[in-house]
Amino acid sequence: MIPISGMPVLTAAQMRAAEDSAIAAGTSVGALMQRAGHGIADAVLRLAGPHEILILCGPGNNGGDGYVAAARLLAAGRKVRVAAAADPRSDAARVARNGWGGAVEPLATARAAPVVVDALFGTGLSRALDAGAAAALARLVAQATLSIAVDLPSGIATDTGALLGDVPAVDVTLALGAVKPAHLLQPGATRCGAVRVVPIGVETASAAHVLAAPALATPAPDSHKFTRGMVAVMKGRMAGASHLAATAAMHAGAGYVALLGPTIPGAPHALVRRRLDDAALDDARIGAVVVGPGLGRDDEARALLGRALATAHPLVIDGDALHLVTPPQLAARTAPMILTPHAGEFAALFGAPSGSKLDAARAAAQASVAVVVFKGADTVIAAPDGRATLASAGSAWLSTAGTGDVLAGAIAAMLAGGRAPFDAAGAGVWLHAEAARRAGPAFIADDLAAHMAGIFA
Ligand SMILES: NC(=O)C1=CN([C@@H]2O[C@H](COP(=O)(O)OP(=O)(O)OC[C@H]3O[C@@H](n4cnc5c(N)ncnc54)[C@H](O)[C@@H]3O)[C@@H](O)[C@H]2O)[C@@H](O)CC1
Ligand SMILES: Nc1ncnc2c1ncn2[C@@H]1O[C@H](COP(=O)(O)OP(=O)(O)O)[C@@H](O)[C@H]1O
Ligand SMILES: [K+]
Repeated sequence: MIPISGMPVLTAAQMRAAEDSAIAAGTSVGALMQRAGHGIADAVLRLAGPHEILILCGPGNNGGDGYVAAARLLAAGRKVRVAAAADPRSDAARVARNGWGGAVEPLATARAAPVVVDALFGTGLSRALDAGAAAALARLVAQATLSIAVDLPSGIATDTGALLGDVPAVDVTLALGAVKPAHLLQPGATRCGAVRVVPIGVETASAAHVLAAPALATPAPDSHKFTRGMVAVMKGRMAGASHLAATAAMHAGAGYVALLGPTIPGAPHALVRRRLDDAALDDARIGAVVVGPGLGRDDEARALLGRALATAHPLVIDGDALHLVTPPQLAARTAPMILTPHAGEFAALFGAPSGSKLDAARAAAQASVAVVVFKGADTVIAAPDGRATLASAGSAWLSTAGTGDVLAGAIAAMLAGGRAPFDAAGAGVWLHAEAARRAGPAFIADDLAAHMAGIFA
């Protein structure tokens, strides 16, 4: 059982291709199923304690994995029962079923057990479970004290995280060979519980990965404020939003943060207030400009955005600015850009997303030739070259006004600090999520910046 941080993320087709390569190289489907089943059994042995285990087996290879696991758990001396609604349909699953050899209870009337293992459907699921199977699964998961899904909770679309019907949430999901998008994308992700990978000895390369903790640099002995990175925040109509972004940039490690626009009281004294005169953006030391938080959407806002776009500075474009630009306008710029839309801003800029959130973020990054941070409970970061990272579920307390402004500032600090845009976006998202985790319950956006500072310790 391996934690998922930094692991490759594969779609169902990519996983099948990876398995096919392993099979072409001489490993049989049966051998892969043995590895999967043994890996699951070993994980269940560690998680389940001495309690009775009920394994629900479907007709495909997911069910096959379940039969292999059942046989192994029985051999290990555990009390284990198996339930199924249909006979195995694949050769490998048939062999696995014969290897179990014990009784198979009808799924609909299966007696509950303290530990339930859902091996009904995995990446081959093509439609919702039939009503009887769905009801039995819901009943048995509800009555168990520990529920474990094999590869995916049955009823979730592997590539999108969509629920094909009612899917009960399990405690643990054992992803076989690699993480799949549904382990991270909502609403599927919330049904998975804690996700761990069970290796099956298959080579799994992907351009998509789970977001991992970045290496956070502390200042070098010879650092000065400008080597640590200068961030300029364009102040808009709602001053609070730009202040949040600026404060976050400071606590995320930027050496110099300037707020460009009319000064207002409040905010830290270390924040440099500058008038937005003709020369304000000419400073070659600026490593990143934040434009959009609290900008407004009127002509004045449009003019401010135009000034930012006209510079050769790297930009973090957030909030209202995402309503005022078009993808071709962005694609025409050559300096790096990071866009940080939530779902509403994403739709305004790129139209309604099609396919999975991962597909949508990638298409948007290509169209705008910018790094796109598609925010939400399942944040996806995509680069124009197809690389992507998916954040695992973070603190839902982030769903409060102003946290997006904080994120924009944190990303700008990472960008000004010298990271490449895709890495800067990932580091900012991670720092933001970790700050929220440390902040605990019911924090407000203002609290996050100080928690970011603590992470560098
Ligand atoms: N392909 C491989 O080499 C390996 C696959 N493994 C396992 O195999 C799984 C994928 O196996 P499969 O492709 O057989 O897929 P599944 O086991 O997910 O199920 C597919 C079967 O169920 C049927 N089906 C799909 N949706 C249904 C529904 N709603 N109601 C009733 N029947 C439905 C399909 O027609 C097919 O017969 C993975 O998730 C993983 O658990 C592992 O054994 C490791 C090796
Ligand atoms: N339920 C949630 N779980 C985890 N993170 C969330 C959740 N809801 C929102 N977030 C995060 O909080 C931030 C909200 O940003 P945004 O919607 O732009 O807010 P605002 O415009 O008020 O600053 C984003 O980073 C988003 O990913
Ligand atoms: K399953």
